[in-house]
Amino acid sequence: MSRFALGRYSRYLSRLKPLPHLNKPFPFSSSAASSQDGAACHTGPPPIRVGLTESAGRAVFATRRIGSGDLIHTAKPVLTCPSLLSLDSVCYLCLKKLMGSAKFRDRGVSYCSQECQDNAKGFYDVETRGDWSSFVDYCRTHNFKYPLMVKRLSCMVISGALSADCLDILQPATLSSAMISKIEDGYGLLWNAFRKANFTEDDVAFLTKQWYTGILARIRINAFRIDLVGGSCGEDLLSLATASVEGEGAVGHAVYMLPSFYNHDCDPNAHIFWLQNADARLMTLRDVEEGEELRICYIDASMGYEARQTLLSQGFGFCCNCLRCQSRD
Ligand SMILES: C[S@@+](CC[C@H](N)C(=O)[O-])C[C@H]1O[C@@H](n2cnc3c(N)ncnc32)[C@H](O)[C@@H]1O
Repeated sequence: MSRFALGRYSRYLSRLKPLPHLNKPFPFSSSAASSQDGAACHTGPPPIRVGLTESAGRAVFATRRIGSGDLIHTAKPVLTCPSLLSLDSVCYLCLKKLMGSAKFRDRGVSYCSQECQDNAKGFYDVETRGDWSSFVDYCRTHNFKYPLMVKRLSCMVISGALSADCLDILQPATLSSAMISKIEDGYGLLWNAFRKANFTEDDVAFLTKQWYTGILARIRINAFRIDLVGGSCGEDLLSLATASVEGEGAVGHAVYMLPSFYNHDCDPNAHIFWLQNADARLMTLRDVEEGEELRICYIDASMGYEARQTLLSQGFGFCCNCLRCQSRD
C-alpha cells in the first residue's frame, strides 16, 4: 500500500480554480528550489515546524500565514527506486523520464545526466557485484516494490552513501505476523545475494532481520509513489497540482524526511507533487493560518467514508480523525 496513490482529490482542487492569484509562477529560483529539504517560498527557512499533535503523533505546522497556492518548500529524496516497469524509461537515480536514447549509460542502466551517474556510482558499484535475480523474482511474483527500496538502501549503506540508521526517525508501520513471515523470505534472499557476492560479514553486519523488517515497516508508511507531472517551474501551481491528480502512473517510489511528517486529511490544505524528477514540492491548497497544521491526502479522497477508513486502516494502520471523517462525509 502506498500513500502515493496519493492525491486524487480533484473534487477538492476544483473549488480552487476561480482563485486568480494561483496563476503565478514558482516564487523562488531553481537554486533555492533544488536545495535540501526545506527551501522556503521566501528567502530563509520554510514557514513550517514539526510539532506534536494530541492524537496523530508528529505533524507539520505553519509558522506564519501561507497564501493559497503557495509553494511551502521543496524536498530532495533520501532514497529513490524506479519501478521494475520503468527501469528502461527513467533515470536510475532521480527518476526523470528519459526521452529517446539515454546519453548516460552505465552497466545496463541509464541516467539523465552525468551528475546522476556520478552520484549513483558508489551504490551501483556495490549493486553490480551481486546477482539479484532470485530477489527480483520474489518481488515480481508478489508484486512487492518496497523490498527493492531496501535492496538499494543496503547497497547505499555498504557504499557509505547513507548510514544504516538514516530512516530511524520515521514512524514504522505495525506489521502483522503474516506480513513478517513474507518479509523474512525476502530478507533471506537479500542476505544470500550479498554473501554470494563475497561481501564480508563486516560489510553486511547492519543487515539483520530486525533492521530489514524495521526499514520495510518505515518505508511502508513513508514512501511516496512518484507520479511525474512534467511541466516546468514557470507553470502555475494549480495546473501542476491538477495534472498531478490526473498523472499517468508511477515511475517509482521515494522516501523523504520532512514530507514524512505531514499527516493525512481527507480534505487536505496541502498537496505534494513532482515535476520532472523525484524532487518533491509541497504547496498549499487554501489559505493556511499561522499555527495551523498542514496536511496532505494519502489516498483517493473522492472515495466514500467507509472506503477511505478501510484503506487508511489497512494501509497505514490508523483511524482517520480529520473533520471530514468526523462528519462521516
Ligand atoms: C507519514 S506518518 C505522518 C507523521 C507521523 N504522525 C509521525 O509522527 O511520524 C503517518 C502516520 O501518522 C498518523 N496519522 C497521519 N494522519 C492521521 C490522521 N488523519 N488521523 C490519525 N492519525 C494520523 C498515523 O499514525 C500514520 O500512520
